[in-house]
Amino acid sequence: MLSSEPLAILQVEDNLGDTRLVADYLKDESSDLFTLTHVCTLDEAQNELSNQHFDVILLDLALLESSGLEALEHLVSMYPNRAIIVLTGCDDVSLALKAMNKGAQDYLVKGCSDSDLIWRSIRYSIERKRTEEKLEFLAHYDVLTKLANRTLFEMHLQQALFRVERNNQLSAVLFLDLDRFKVVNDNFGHDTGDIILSEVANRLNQCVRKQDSVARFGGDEFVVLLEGVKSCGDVRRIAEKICQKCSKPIQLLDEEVFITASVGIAMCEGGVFEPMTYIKQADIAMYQAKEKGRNNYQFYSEEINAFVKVQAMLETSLHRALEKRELDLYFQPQVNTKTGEIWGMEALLRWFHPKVGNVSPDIFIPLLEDTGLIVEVGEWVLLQACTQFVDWQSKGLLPPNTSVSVNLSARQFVNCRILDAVSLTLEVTGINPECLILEITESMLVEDVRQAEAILGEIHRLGVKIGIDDFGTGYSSLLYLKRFPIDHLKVDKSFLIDIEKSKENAAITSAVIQLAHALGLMVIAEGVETQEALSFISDYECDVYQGFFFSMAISRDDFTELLLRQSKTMSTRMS
Ligand SMILES: Nc1nc2c(ncn2[C@@H]2O[C@@H]3COP(=O)(O)O[C@H]4[C@@H](O)[C@H](n5cnc6c(=O)[nH]c(N)nc65)O[C@@H]4COP(=O)(O)O[C@H]3[C@H]2O)c(=O)[nH]1
Repeated sequence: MLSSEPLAILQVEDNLGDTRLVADYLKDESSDLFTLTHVCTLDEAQNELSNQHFDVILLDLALLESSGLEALEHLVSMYPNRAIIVLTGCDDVSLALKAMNKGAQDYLVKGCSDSDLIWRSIRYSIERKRTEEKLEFLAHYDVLTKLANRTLFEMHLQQALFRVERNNQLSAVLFLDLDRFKVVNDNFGHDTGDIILSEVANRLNQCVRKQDSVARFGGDEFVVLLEGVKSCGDVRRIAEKICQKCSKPIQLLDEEVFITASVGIAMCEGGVFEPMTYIKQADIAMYQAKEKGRNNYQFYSEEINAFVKVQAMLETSLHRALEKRELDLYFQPQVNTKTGEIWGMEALLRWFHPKVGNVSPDIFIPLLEDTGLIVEVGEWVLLQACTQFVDWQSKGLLPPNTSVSVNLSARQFVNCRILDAVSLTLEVTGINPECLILEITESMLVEDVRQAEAILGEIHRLGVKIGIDDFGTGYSSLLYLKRFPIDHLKVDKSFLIDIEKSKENAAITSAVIQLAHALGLMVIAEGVETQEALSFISDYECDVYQGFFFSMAISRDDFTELLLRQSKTMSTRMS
């Protein structure tokens, strides 16, 4: 739709007779519908165009001072947003086609035109130009943030790579992904998500210079091109600024949202002209920044590349690991500190990769979580651990009141499916619910307090016990200990290792034991590696311990052996 403002028309014509003719045609419309400015030369036209806005240019192709199509090309390149109608005395179809190809919106022959025809042409040309502009915008820009999109960014980067080579200068590509954006988007709704993305776009623009490019690749992924940087130090400073700016709270109507960003950086040093190479490198480095705890930046390097390749390879094999029977459970004994007898066991997942060998849970558990496979695998762990426990119990190998602990992942804790899994496991295995301890971490309680309260309440009603793992490393909130139905606290192993040398570790461990006892909770010390550590926790009457001092996590067969040895010792003592 055309606006109600008078149309500003620029007529470029050096023949006075034709000028008057066109003015007469136009005058047939009410004079407050348009303003007409006339110039005779291309230079004068440029002068007017740089001083004032025009909706449409009526261009004579037979200007004395320049060749017609060149004049047209020149105006199109200088003023790409203006509609141009060629008005000429030459009725030549091939010339008309050439003019349209070079960017004119219409081609009119003076002798064959009249008022209606010219006005219709003007209106259509302006409308066509606007549609062209909209399409051009959609093709190259992100509608929400008005930033460049991937296509335009790649074009900018391509040009920049040529400049890097020609001018022997440095450029950098920064790939930025917002941390936990999905959680915020799901919790606050998509409108809030859009506000956050727009705000991040503003902040990114504030961190870079005008000649740099900022683009949104979709979702919560942004990419920045820094041109003509002097050193990695320059890029580091900008990356720091970006992380800092992004982590400032975003004000919504009645609350604040906190979001952070992980940034990967690829330095463009010349010799490579393929934009995707650097975008991929920056993307890989961004994943490394996530691995390193988010809210930070990482430069791409060959080592990072190798690491990410291994991760990707492991992730692919992990999808088949369960069905290929590469996953197994090991059990670590938990010992009564007073009596030295086995009090329980923790089930710990192991992955024996056919090529790589034993993969550490610290590597594959996060991969299981990222891929969502942890839900299925976690349910398998629960069933396996309880089945094994009942098997040992039915063979009379377990002392009375022994329990089995199973780790729950945050991903298993976000919906009620875990309740069905626990109920089904109790039913299928027949395990006494009181013998089962589900270990969760403090962070799982704070993500969604109400949900955690509901799920834990239900689990507790089934008779199953709840333990808090790694206590002391997270929020260590007394409020949560009171609010949730918790039975056990596990002191994190980082406090027990070297406890005899570290006053701080000793203070924290003794405080946690006393605190748990004051709240009527049982305490398990994890990571007891030495006699000194065992003596320390015994002095503070810690109920149970586990650690390499007694035994590492061992296979089912080895655990059976251990139980057999223990029951022999017990019967010798009794007799
Ligand atoms: N240095 C030292 N370490 C000791 C000592 N005693 C025990 N540990 C180790 O400490 C970890 C205890 O498990 P966690 O804190 O739940 O930490 C676990 C847990 O968060 C996760 N994980 C393992 N199995 C499962 C599972 O089935 N499900 C879920 N969701 N997570 C699991 O992987 C983590 C690491 O498991 P692991 O490598 O088996 O490592 C185990 C165990 O081998 C000691 O004296 N010294």
